[in-house]
Amino acid sequence: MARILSLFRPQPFLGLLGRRNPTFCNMSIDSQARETFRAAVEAVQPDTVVRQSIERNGDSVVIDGRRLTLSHNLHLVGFGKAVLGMAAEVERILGDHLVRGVISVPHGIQQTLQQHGKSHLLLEADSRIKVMEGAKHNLPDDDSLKAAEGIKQLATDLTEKDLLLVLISGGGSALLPAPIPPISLQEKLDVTRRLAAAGATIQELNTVRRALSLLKGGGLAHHAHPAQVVSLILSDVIGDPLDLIASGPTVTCEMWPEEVLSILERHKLLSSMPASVTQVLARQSPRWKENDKHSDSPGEALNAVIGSNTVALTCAGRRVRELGFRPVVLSPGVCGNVRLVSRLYGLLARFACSREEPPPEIAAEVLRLGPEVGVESWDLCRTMQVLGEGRAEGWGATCVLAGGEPTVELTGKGRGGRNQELALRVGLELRGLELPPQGPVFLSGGTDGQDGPTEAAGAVTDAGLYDEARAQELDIDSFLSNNDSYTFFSRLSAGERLLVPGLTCTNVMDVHVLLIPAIPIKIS
Ligand SMILES: Nc1ncnc2c1ncn2[C@@H]1O[C@H](COP(=O)(O)OP(=O)(O)OP(=O)(O)O)[C@@H](O)[C@H]1O
Ligand SMILES: O=C(O)[C@H](O)CO
Repeated sequence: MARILSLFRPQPFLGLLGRRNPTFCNMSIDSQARETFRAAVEAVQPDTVVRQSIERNGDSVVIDGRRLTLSHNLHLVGFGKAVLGMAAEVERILGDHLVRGVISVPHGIQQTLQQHGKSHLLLEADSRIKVMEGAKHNLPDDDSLKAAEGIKQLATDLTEKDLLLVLISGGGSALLPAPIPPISLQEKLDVTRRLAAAGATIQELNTVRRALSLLKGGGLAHHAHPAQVVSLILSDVIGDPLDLIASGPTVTCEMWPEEVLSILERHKLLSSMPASVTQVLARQSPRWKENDKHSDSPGEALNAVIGSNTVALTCAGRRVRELGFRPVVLSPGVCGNVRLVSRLYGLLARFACSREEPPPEIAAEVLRLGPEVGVESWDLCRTMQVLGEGRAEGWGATCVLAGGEPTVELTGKGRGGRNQELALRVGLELRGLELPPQGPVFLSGGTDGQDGPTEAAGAVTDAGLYDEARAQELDIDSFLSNNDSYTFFSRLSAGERLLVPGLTCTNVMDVHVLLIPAIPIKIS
């Protein structure tokens, strides 16, 4: 530990030389945090990620390094919250080779996009792609069941001459329900709901969904065999695991009924499973062996992640550098309880802002806490090294960027979301850390533009939050204990700390931005 800590020992102050001015663009530091978030979201727009991943050259196309030949043999399916915009872009680039397509997208999305002036993410009136809306409130329903049936049929009809392009984004699991008979849609929905209510992780949830579905866990690729299958994936899961994003419909994976049973057991649901579920789990053969055309083929696919939290953070880093900050990406995989996550950001801010050498206890606590919230020791060391240089070597302003999906323990009945609650808690952690002209600023925002059941995506806070709330007679502790962060931020200073980007049409989880201004120099 002593060796690790010595890495962060500040060097002698270098004075003003080499310092950058983070306010050169006349933006407040709060606006700079918002601009950084905007750049993160912009980088993962559905049309942008598709455009960047498809290289068309005459009648051939290169995707993820693989060259494919087009001869009016292109078919398209898709499912997920960002898929409409992805499909619109594919049709613009490859439409002349497109035979037909079916996509399953959230209920009401076309009208919403129209109302928000996002018609570039809509299909043309004469599109060859059929749009099917469903899964109200992100839950599988009869409409998404019909869409899944249409997608399965399209895949099943393909031959070895065809190329199937599959567009996948978050929310895809609910938009592609195909329960294995005799499981009914209602039974599958109940299992999913009960698991989610019991606090199952997305890994657990989608492992169970895969085992009960005809199309998840490689089932779609199997149905499309012998056609070539290429999937373009916008990831909303930490670490971008192909088999879990939308439950991996084009990723063949081994199914272990024991694993599924142990998940159900862990959440005390095994004894109340319907007979149909236990019957399906008891079968020895692969799920799709019965009643279908290619009973022994698993189906191969090229799976390419074309947008992710990492992409968003990288582009945010570019933008923040233009704004005069030195960026450092902490991690795209921050998870765990928001209390611990807020403590970590508070410690990093203290570490960066300390005018003298920070006490070694800070780095020690950072290294202890980080792994508990999904951040590797190496990333913590690297980040502290950059922050140490910012403080001691005259680099000036620094920006810590991170992303992921922390969790909130819901104990109250208020309105809020994990981003607003995190920002509120970080605001408390930053108390007392004011630096002229303005102290560190923290922003947390959901890239889908929606944080829990609220109109906001997140919030922006700083060291002045506590005093500001007190002056307006708002008791932060009671808002926190009631999970009422949205009400708090709406009432505080007429809601000016809320982050409200509106509909963003994408989702790569959350983005965290910690802006540390240049530390006033010590004249020795
Ligand atoms: N009052 C609240 N305060 C804090 N967090 C809340 C509150 N109500 C719900 N949440 C959290 O909000 C999350 C659900 O919100 P949201 O719909 O933004 O989730 P999501 O995981 O981003 O979904 P998706 O990936 O499908 O968009 C859950 O993690 C839940 O714990
Ligand atoms: O659809 C899903 O399964 C989740 O959004 C994770 O990708």
